[in-house]
Amino acid sequence: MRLIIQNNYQELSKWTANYIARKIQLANPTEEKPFLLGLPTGSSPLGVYRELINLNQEGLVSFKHVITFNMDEYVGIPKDHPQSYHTFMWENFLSHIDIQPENVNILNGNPADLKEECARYEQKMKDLGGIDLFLGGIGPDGHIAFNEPGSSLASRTRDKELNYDTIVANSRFFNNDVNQVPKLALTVGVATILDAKEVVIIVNGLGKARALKHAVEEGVNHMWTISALQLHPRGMIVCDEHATYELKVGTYKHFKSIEENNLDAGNLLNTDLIW
Ligand SMILES: N[C@@H]1[C@@H](O)[C@H](O)[C@@H](COP(=O)(O)O)O[C@@H]1O
Repeated sequence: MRLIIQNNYQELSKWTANYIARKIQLANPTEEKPFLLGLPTGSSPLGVYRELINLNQEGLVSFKHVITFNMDEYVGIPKDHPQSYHTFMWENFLSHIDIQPENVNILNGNPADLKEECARYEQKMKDLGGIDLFLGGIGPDGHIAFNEPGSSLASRTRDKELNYDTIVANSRFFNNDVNQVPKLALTVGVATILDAKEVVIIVNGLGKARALKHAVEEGVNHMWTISALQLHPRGMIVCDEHATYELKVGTYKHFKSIEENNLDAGNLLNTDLIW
């Protein structure tokens, strides 16, 4: 696992956006061979989305042959609800880039059959050749997508009951009223994420410090589903200084020193960034 420690949220966002843009450039996607990008919602990726929008508008990266798959969606709120992940993605990212709308995939939170919708989604990723890079965030309890503590590390796209912690954390988007937060979501599974050729996870802020410790220093455990990243051959976490608060000094220094030459957030052409 790589752990890239950036000074602050702005640099973390810039580094991650540059990394993704560089991967897309290097893949040189075409209509026949598109680049498949997995995407998250939440506040953590907002900075990355802003930076990617800038890079796209400056002509440094194109999303014309990028196909996106979002991680999750709430069940039971309309697609155009202000807090649906559909709305979030179009408002914060997709409407501002040159992506072709038919290349956007987001789980339908109101299907006739939940299981069928999940199976269709999982199959479509496979049929298109698999996700090249899955970008993600984590919850304070270390959940990835909506794979709450205790989720099977072999899980696939499915419906998932949200736990109380997540409902409380997400109530900030629903007038701070836990009763308005949907209790069920559709989410890619841990194994779906691990199937991607590469996984990049953003972890920022003091509130995620415990989760980062479990992800990096503790064993693989279904109670901290992010820890499954340890099983991936190309798993990377990009964090800010605040999130490192619970790491051992030795862990911090180890990753800082091995990534020393790769921390220059400003240089999109720095191929050392690339795995
Ligand atoms: N399903 C999403 C996750 O994909 C996201 O990582 C998490 C953290 O959100 P934030 O980045 O706002 O802390 O929120 C939700 O639970």
